[in-house]
Amino acid sequence: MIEAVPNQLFEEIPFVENPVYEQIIQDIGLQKFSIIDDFFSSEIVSLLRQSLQNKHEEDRFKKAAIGNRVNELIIKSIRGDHILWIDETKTNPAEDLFFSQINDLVSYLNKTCFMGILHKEFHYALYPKGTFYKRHIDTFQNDDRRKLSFVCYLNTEDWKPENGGELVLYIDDHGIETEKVIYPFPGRIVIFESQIIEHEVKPVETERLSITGWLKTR
Ligand SMILES: O=C(O)CCC(=O)C(=O)O
Ligand SMILES: [Fe+2]
Repeated sequence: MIEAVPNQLFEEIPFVENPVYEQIIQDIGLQKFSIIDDFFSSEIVSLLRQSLQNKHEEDRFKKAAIGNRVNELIIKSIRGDHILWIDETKTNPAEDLFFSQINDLVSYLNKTCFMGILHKEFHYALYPKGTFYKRHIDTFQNDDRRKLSFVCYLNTEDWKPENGGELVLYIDDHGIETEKVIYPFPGRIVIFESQIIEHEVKPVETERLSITGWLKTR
């Protein structure tokens, strides 16, 4: 007797629509940026903050550079943050949680929008009191692989607007420039089109913690 082959064997795993990812896709389509609060839970934010602080105490951070080799004084007048690149092959448990959410988002974007994101790079960033990052764009000359910029804030729950360090996006609204001011509240993420959106980090009054990264093609 021939047994019936169960039908569901050949059925595809159903696509589950994710409302947060859909919001990101819609925002980027309409305005080239998206702000999502509580993208990361407070538990994950706290683990990532501890991870950042441990590595910073181990003195593993470097003063950020701009482009290639630029005079130290010029660098200081443009950006004052300290950074540490995250190696995805040598992650700790906090970073595993981070990357599992990032990879899930990336595969959703690739599936639903054919974004073609093949690479990503992320670094921790710490802005000491008094530092800033002057208005800039995230793509280097002759290198347009950065498609989406991604920032996730790791500050403590008591972060207040008076602590400074706002991210300001400069938005072109039919030839008129408007400023979108974004406070670095913990768990909040900001995603924007790397090649289009000029932005800056205003001077910080209280040490400001984050992870910044780029989703790249090729
Ligand atoms: O931390 C932020 O809000 C933005 C940082 C930034 O613009 C950069 O690292 O390129
Ligand atoms: Fe930037």
